[in-house]
Amino acid sequence: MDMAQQVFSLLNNNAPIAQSVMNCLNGTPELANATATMLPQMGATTSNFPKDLPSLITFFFSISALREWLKILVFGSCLESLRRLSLHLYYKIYNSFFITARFEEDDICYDWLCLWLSQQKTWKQARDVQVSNRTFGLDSDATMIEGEEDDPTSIVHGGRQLAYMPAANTVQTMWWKGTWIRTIRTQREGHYGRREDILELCILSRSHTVLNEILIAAKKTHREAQQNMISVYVSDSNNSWRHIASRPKRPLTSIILDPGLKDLLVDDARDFLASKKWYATRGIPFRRGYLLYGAPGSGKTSIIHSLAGELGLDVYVVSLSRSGLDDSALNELIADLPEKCIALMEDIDAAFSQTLNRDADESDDEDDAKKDKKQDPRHGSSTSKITLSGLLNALDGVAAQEGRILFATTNKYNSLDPALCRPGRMDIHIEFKLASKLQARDLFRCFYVPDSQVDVDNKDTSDTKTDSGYSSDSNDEKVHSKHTPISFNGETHHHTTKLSVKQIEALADQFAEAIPERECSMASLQGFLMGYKIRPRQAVLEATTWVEKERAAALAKKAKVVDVPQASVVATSS
Ligand SMILES: Nc1ncnc2c1ncn2[C@@H]1O[C@H](COP(=O)(O)OP(=O)(O)OP(=O)(O)O)[C@@H](O)[C@H]1O
Repeated sequence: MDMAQQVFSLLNNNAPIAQSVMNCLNGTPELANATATMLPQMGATTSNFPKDLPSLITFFFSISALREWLKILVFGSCLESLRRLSLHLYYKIYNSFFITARFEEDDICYDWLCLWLSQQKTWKQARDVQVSNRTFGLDSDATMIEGEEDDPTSIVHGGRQLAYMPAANTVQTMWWKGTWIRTIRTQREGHYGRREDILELCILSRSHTVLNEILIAAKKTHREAQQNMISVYVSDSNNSWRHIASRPKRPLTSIILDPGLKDLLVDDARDFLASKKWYATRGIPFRRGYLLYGAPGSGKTSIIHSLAGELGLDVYVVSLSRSGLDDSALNELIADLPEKCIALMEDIDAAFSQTLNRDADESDDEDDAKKDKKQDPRHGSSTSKITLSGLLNALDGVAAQEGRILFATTNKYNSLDPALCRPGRMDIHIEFKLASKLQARDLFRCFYVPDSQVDVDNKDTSDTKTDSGYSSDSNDEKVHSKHTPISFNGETHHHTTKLSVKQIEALADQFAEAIPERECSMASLQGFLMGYKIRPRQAVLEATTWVEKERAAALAKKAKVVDVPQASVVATSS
């Protein structure tokens, strides 16, 4: 009744409102009809039905059903408000006591955390698990399950390691350094319908200290697990960097270049990384670019990866011909590089030209350059949406990352625009030539000298008494009587004594004699030696024949290249 009185007094004090409500009621025939039907049900008649608004309201409030209905309405509203208030309070309290951190699968931090969690007891003892052979970007035994490494047969141990993690949408709780932590792994639909994981860490702590400690511990665990690896990142379709692989570091000694070249690269890159202040004082952008050009298979890519391992830098591969990559996306990617890293642009010439043929002879370089000039790379081409001006802008525009080392490789040096090659963008240009006799000799030595002795840069390691890693071929006179001969393809092969380092070096000299200066690529020499992996003597014997075959193949290829335009002329004229 209180409420009725309030409404009554409100209408009494506001005559215009009361009048308009009454007019409204009187002027609505549907309402009048409905009222006439309802009145008997409500215990009223048309004669005793109130005629003015205040008595109408009093009348309505006197109906008991309506009163109950209103009570329910008020009660329901109170309940809902209470629910919302308690939820709000819950989240307020939750957020002030818990810190929640989310990790998405396409981010490297997810790998760090998964590896760290996989080493925690609770994670290992989860009762509802998902078994997989994911290695969280690692190529090590870091994620191996207990007992896997003990397999004596190496049948289980070989191949990808097994790993398990708690099943999706299950909650794991754990204590870490006296802090209660809850982990939840959820899944969402990612690109191309692929399911992507999201890991959520709820830490019962008011400060970020524990989270920071966990992140540092996770990062450390991951980095320790890949101490002998380099991380390789590529750009994904979202134009963000994605960790795709961890590769074992390649020792610099395994790359054989012309004398002084390796030292030049390593020393220059080291000096650059240590000169941040020097650059800042002189107002010079803290960036360094290296352009490696020359024959295919001469070690350009190999030295970059090896250098990355030597300097402890990750490699970010910028694939300029990736579909969907345009100038603004490239700019975004370059700006998103970490402060110290190697950005690698392979075959930089190919980004602007479709007509460049990697098989073409080096002598065709000039012609290619002319063709490319006609194409005007500043306006882009059909292979890529990148324009030269877009690339130049990305390399040294305002958004370009400081501290990065850029390596670009090309087989078509002359086809590059001078603007791209100028100092500041490409500070050092290094030519990689076909193999010299010296390189051929060192490659042979590197192949057959035992691992512990491999140091092609330091010849003093040669120990006449030490065995080489591999035995020579079955024609060797010194046959090891202890071992049973092997029969294969109707022939009997004997185990032979291993060669001493001195013998290997003598063979290396003979091998270098057989290899012509600057005619074969290091990659092809490596391919040839691979065929004689445990037969150094045989490799030396076959080298001359192999060189002749290579020459003949190169000539045939050249003749084919020359023939192709003639054939196409005939085809079009007919
Ligand atoms: N100088 C070298 N020393 C040792 N190995 C080499 C050398 N050059 C090439 N190789 C071997 O040849 C293979 C190809 O080398 P790499 O990819 O580095 O050549 P590249 O110059 O980058 O070739 P491309 O121009 O075709 O990309 C590698 O397996 C590498 O081990």
